[in-house]
Amino acid sequence: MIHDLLSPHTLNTGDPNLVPRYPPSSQRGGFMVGAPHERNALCPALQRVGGLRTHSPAWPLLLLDISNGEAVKASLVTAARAVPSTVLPHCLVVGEAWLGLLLAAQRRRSCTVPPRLGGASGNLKGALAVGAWPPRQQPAPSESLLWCPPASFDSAISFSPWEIGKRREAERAGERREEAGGRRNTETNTAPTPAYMDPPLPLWTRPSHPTTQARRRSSTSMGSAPATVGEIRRAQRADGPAAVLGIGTANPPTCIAQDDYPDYYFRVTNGEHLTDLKAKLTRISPLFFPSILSHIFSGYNEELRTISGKKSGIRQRYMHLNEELLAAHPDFTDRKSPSLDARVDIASAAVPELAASAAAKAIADWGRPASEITHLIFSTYSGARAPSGDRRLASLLGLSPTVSRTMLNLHGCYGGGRSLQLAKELAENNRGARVLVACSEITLIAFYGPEGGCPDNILGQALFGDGSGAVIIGADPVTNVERPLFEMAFASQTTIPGTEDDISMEINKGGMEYHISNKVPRLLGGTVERCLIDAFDALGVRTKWNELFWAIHPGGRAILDHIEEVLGLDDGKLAASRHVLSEFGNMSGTTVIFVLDELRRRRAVKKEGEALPEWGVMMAFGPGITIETMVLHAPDSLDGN
Ligand SMILES: CC(C)(COP(=O)(O)OP(=O)(O)OC[C@H]1O[C@@H](n2cnc3c(N)ncnc32)[C@H](O)[C@@H]1OP(=O)(O)O)[C@@H](O)C(=O)NCCC(=O)NCCSC(=O)/C=C/c1ccc(O)cc1
Repeated sequence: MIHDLLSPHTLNTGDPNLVPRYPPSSQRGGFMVGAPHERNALCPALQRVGGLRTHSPAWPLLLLDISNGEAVKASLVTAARAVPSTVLPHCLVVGEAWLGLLLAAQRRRSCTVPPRLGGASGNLKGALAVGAWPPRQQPAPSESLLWCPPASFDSAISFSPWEIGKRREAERAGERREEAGGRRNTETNTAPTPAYMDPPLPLWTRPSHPTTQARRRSSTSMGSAPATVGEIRRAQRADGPAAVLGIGTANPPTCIAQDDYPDYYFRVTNGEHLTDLKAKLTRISPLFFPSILSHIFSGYNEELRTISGKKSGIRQRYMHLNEELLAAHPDFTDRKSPSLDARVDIASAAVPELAASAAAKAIADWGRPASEITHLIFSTYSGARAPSGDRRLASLLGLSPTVSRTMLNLHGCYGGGRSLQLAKELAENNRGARVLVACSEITLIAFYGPEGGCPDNILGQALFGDGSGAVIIGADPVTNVERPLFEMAFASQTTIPGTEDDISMEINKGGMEYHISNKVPRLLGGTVERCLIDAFDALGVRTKWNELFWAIHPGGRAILDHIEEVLGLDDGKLAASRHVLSEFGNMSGTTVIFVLDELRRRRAVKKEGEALPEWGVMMAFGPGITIETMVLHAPDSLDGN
């Protein structure tokens, strides 16, 4: 198509893919950029155009890109900053993504592309164009932008720029002849718009939302009839399912081996004299001890029970609160000391910073610039202040000021699952949306010294660690730029009745207190299969549990054991969850993101001839007791990469 449009009047831009051309008449001409193979190629070309425009003010501008629009958009946005706004005085826009560029170029404002415009049109992927040509009269800036809906794209690009201009003239002439009728633009009282274009709107009422685009598409196809709600709805939605497009994780630098933790904890909290509690923590902590020995020694004294303690499944954990920080805040060891302010002060800075490290990795894994993130969901149990960590994270990452932020607080261990479900909804209901999910948890807010009558604290000291996980979620991935790791096929939330008090968290003046009943593994074990049956029934997919891949939140070793047992899972099915538990402990809502990351790593190193499960399940649990279930589908792209 692009070659049909070439003319002998070409300019050497230094790139064979960037072919400008000038029509015979300098009164009606254009400049064309086609199919760049390198995303940065457009920028210097546009700058050249800027220079040309200065030397030949009569020449208009046409930019046409029929390569993958998403891939070059960032370059165009960058280029728009460099090109004088006079270069793009009169424009035809085909496709939706360029609107932000043009608005920016024309208004000489920051070139952030509005989020709704961030994606290529569903039926027009890889075909976007921007053009300009001189109208007979110089229109007011508000009249200079015409938006051509994707449906008209084919007709728009089947003509060279001056042919389009001729068409316009012919239509104007026809209109004059007919005197009445025609499609005169009453809004701007300038040239009428050809049938293959929508009439222009004032610049400040440009369609910036899929709903607006649906209205405009509809008015093109049905004359002046308004769009139906159904059409508007369809235009807002993505075509495909949401998918994980990038994952990143991060931990604080201090790492403590699980075997050393009881000594460390009782020393730094001056609790060495509490030998019973230390023995209990030592019983729970070991990475591995065959549970059969635990039964053999169960009738013996404290010491024997201690060495026979069952495995926690944890080898090491990372913590933000190190010895140095604790020395500066000795009151953190006392549950009754009013230390909430100091804890929140530290967490307000540390939690978003840790999230930013994870998010930077997720964004790099995703492969597009942070400025193209449209939504942010931030989950933590440490947030107790507004503006909250989501705002700080957005600023650390340099996200667009138009990014739509949501803060989830105190969802505990199901925060990751909840965030991912919300991200799925956002991505599937907002065409082109790219959602950054970040979960960041540091145990500092809930750290205390040992105290009699607080078994929950000893359990927490044995299990919990600090970490951040970030995921980019989006639908309709851009070919050759975005790679779907896991498609999100179905999501649900289940609350186990009568379990309000079995997992709870509460912010007090001394920090966060929590209670975790020892019934939790059994309660979960008794409910997960029902959630899974419901999920797969809803999808109409019949499967055996052992045919799936699994990303279960490793809340504790006993939870994984119970789930493995009730589902009859083979050894190794929960390997990703067990690995994350071993290397990081239970990082609350963040943990399930680490499991997804581990799962994709394991799938990527599959052995020759090994068949990997196509379908899988992610599950997370927390206060409520709440169970988040998500059915995942792994596209081929993940295998062997
Ligand atoms: C690894 C455990 C802890 C130990 O298992 P085990 O080695 O097979 O041994 P036992 O089950 O016999 O328990 C050993 C000891 O731990 C004690 N224990 C056994 N569960 C308990 C229990 N929930 N309470 C307080 N003692 C117990 C148990 O009573 C026993 O004490 P003792 O008889 O004195 O030796 C295992 O029970 C286990 O994985 N439990 C699941 C833990 C769990 O429910 N996790 C999910 C919820 S996590 C969550 O919601 C997060 C909230 C959170 C909150 C704050 C944060 O900072 C971060 C996160």
